[in-house]
Amino acid sequence: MKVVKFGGSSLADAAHVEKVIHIVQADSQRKVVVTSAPGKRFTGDIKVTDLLIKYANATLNDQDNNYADQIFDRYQEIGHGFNVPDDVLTDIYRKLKALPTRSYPNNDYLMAAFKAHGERLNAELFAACLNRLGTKARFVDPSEAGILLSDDPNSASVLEETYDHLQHLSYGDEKLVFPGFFGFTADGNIATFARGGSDITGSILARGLHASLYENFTDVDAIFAANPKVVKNPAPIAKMTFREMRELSYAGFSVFNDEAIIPAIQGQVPINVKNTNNPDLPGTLIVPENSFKPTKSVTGITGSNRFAALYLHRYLLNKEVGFTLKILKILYKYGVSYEHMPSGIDDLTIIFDRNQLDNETIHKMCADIKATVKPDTLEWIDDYAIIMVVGEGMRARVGTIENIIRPLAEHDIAVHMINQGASRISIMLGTRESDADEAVRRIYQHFFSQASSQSVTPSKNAVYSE
Ligand SMILES: Nc1ncnc2c1ncn2[C@@H]1O[C@H](COP(=O)(O)OP(=O)(O)O)[C@@H](O)[C@H]1O
Ligand SMILES: N[C@@H](CC(=O)OP(=O)(O)O)C(=O)O
Repeated sequence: MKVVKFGGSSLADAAHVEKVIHIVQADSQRKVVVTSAPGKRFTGDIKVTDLLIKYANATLNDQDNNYADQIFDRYQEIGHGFNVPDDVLTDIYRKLKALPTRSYPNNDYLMAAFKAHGERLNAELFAACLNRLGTKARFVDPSEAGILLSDDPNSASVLEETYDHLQHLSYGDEKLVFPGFFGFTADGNIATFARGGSDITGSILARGLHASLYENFTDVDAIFAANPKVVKNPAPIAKMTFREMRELSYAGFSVFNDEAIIPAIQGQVPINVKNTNNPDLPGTLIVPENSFKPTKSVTGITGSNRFAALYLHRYLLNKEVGFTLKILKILYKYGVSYEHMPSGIDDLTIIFDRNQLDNETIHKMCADIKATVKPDTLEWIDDYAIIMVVGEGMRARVGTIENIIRPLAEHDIAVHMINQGASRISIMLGTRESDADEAVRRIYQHFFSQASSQSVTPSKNAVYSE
């Protein structure tokens, strides 16, 4: 059995939905379908999820608005394309209009419930479209399936009990259509994953239902070795490992949500990323490490601007017991997590996800750190990007770092930090934001051009052997 997820770009309008229906019908193994909310139809269009966020904010601010009608238009266009029964569309309209009248524990839960309806209504509609085209299908609400989430309304995590609940889900000859992106807390409130979280639902179902494959359909032919918006015609990746994907999606490969890989890893379910508009292409297969033999050192290169760094300098830092503990206690006090902490004998850099910090928190946190640990230098660096170069093949080769740094030095791109993880499959660099795209292009060119240095000879001195 396969779980198959379609992103918003694949369900943006009736023409796309028709392609999706053909894909679902083409393989009887495709039993469980996960839908996102309708996405952008063209550059500059607004995703239904973003319209729902506006609708929620207008509701919270008591503003008159016509968002329910705008959102309904999106579903209506799809529904009319398949002549779905009138009562299906009437029900969608009624549910959209009712959102502001329902009660929620607080504003965050209100926001989550509004957002979740993008996928919920789309799954209901998609099941109706499938039935209209002669394929028996049933909408399954996450509450029926027992998708239980933590009490973080807009960035929830799945609870382990979910997997026990999924054991009891029965399916016969009908397709099951699940809405992605949300589940329920133990108190019965709707909570969503972070943005892009429909991929997570697909992965949870793939693990919980013991799927043989998790197919993730999107709008590109494959996962490419670099973001196609940064590098022109990047090479497609035919096969990669779970952990390569996790590292790359964490730092910018937005084609697959970085948390979504985890349930698939836990269930050891391979993932196939494919194009809805070109379904016969093989796409990219993401597999466990033990079924992968690297043929080159670098699989992918990515950059992300969503970071900021705190640089601290004080002599003899290495001798002071508890220095880091004092800083971590301050981060804990402000409810802030950190991403990385590279250090030297007298220096420490703490790298944060900038999205979780507002200016006031940064100001207070830095003042607290200054007063507590009395550094010689404390510098908040907002202009900070992380470049990640990832490849299972790096472990067995020496010289990769030189090949990453040289093209940057040749093009005058300054590197502020270098960090290699213990797994030795990724190298992380810190640069200025304005240098990030160029750094990705230069490194890409070096490893993927015709005269590439991918063929660095495997080394006797490599820590692990291939
Ligand atoms: N390395 C990469 N390979 C392929 N696509 C990428 C990569 N990095 C970023 N992307 C972007 O991810 C997009 C697909 O993800 P997303 O828009 O979330 O799709 P969906 O709506 O199907 O969930 C692509 O259109 C592409 O612009
Ligand atoms: N619709 C949600 C969840 C999601 O995963 O969407 P998509 O599959 O279109 O990235 C969002 O926009 O964040």
